[in-house]
Amino acid sequence: MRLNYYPPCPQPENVIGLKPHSDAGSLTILLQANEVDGLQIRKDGMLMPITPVSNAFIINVGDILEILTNGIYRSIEHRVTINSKKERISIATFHKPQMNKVISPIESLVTFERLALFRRINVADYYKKYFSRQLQEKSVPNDVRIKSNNCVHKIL
Ligand SMILES: O=C(O)CCC(=O)C(=O)O
Ligand SMILES: [Fe+2]
Repeated sequence: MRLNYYPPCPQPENVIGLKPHSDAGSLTILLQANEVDGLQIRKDGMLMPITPVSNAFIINVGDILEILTNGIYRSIEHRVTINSKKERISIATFHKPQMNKVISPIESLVTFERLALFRRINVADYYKKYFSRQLQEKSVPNDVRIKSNNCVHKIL
């Protein structure tokens, strides 16, 4: 679980609360706790604001769910901007497999029509790769994603 605190800044255009990223885990349950704007997602290439709704959680698909579903569920790129007057608080709960497990696309979702997009990887190694990079757009580490011309019909 992570508690995010974003202090106000009189020049919000010069700062960023949280750089664009997708969450590493399978699902994130997010509460925009004090209902201040700032969260944006990238949809069809455009950044769009997610206006807080009272007593509602946001459910984010993370990179591990994208891997497990062989890309059928796509993780979502998002970022947080800063408000000029109001502080912002959010609470994110990250759900993920245990560190000693291995993840790969679910076998029944790998077919000749839908080749494997991701390699098999140990969860601990996956997180090591994730955290050894800067937050950047969609986050599935490159060497977990299989290059499109090398896609396979069996999980590696
Ligand atoms: O503060 C937010 O609304 C989003 C937080 C977030 O993306 C994260 O903690 O990964
Ligand atoms: Fe996030």
